[in-house]
Amino acid sequence: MSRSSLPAEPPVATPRRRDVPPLVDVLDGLRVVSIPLHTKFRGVTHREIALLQGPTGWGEFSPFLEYEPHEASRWLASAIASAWEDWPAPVRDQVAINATVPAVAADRVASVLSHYDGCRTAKVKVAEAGQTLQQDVDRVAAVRATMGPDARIRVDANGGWTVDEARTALSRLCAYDLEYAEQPCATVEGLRDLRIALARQHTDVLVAADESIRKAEDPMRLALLEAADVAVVKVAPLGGVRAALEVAQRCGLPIVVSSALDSSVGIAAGVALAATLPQLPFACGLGTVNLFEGDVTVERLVPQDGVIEVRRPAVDEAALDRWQALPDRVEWWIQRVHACHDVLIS
Ligand SMILES: O=C(O)CCC(=O)c1ccccc1C(=O)O
Ligand SMILES: [Mg+2]
Repeated sequence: MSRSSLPAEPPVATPRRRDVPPLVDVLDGLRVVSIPLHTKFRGVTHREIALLQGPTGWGEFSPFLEYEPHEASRWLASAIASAWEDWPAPVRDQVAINATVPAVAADRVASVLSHYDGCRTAKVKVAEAGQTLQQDVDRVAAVRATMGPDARIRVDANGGWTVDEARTALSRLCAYDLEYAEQPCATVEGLRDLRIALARQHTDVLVAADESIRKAEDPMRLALLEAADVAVVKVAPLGGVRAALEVAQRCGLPIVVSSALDSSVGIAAGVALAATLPQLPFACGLGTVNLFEGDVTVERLVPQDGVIEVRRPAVDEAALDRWQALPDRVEWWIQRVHACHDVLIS
């Protein structure tokens, strides 16, 4: 498409070309770490993360390994935005955080929750491939039993259910009182149909969209189709704090800011976004540094007393050395930055 045929307002998630620094500057000082996870998450046991340094600080570039340059380039835009631009001014100085419970066996739930100091909301992964609904029910029951009747519990199916499966699953899981179900079905149409089906059978569970925003070419379709009650917004896949803020404002839904399984560098950007939102009715999914065995900052950005203070912790050179990835992986990430940079400037 030629420049003149573009709409007056550029699509929200596409960074403008003039914002992209030259490749040499982006690669200058690039560091790559591989941090072990306490619990397998998204099928991985280690998290590989590239970190860029620019005039305003460090930025995190950590798209999952299987993402192609087209999708991963938005994550690069986000890292660049953190390292080359200021973040918008905060309106609050702390952000309430949810515990994140991976698809573990019910008898491991208490131990997972013990890492989250003071969190009164938990997000529980469900619909994991190879597991049964009964395992989900047992896990959610264990979270309710551990946290008590006043806690808030949400589930995240990562699009793993059909509309019918979601209807069945949520009519059982709602016995444990859910604040919402995140991405129960994979498509925007599926979410919309599910909302209608749940209303018909009087299952009182809100629907939140995650992948339908962060992986969508047009995140606004969700709101247009009235396919969700809540929008999960992540900084990295949406191209940075300011781009994500624009999506949050335009979609017109209550927002939950969540992480992409980032180190404290990426979490700080999520906290910065959450801190700028005028309304923040739900706890945010930014407590995931607790799933890591290590980190890259002196002070880890983890919840204390259920909240994270709004701050940007300093990167620790010793930690970068300690978790440094092997040379072939560093080379792989350099090539990846190069390919994504090509997308951003094209
Ligand atoms: O929202 C949270 O509690 C933590 C973040 C999280 O679950 C997540 C982390 C990495 C990749 C995908 C997801 C997800 O929300 O689906
Ligand atoms: Mg999710």
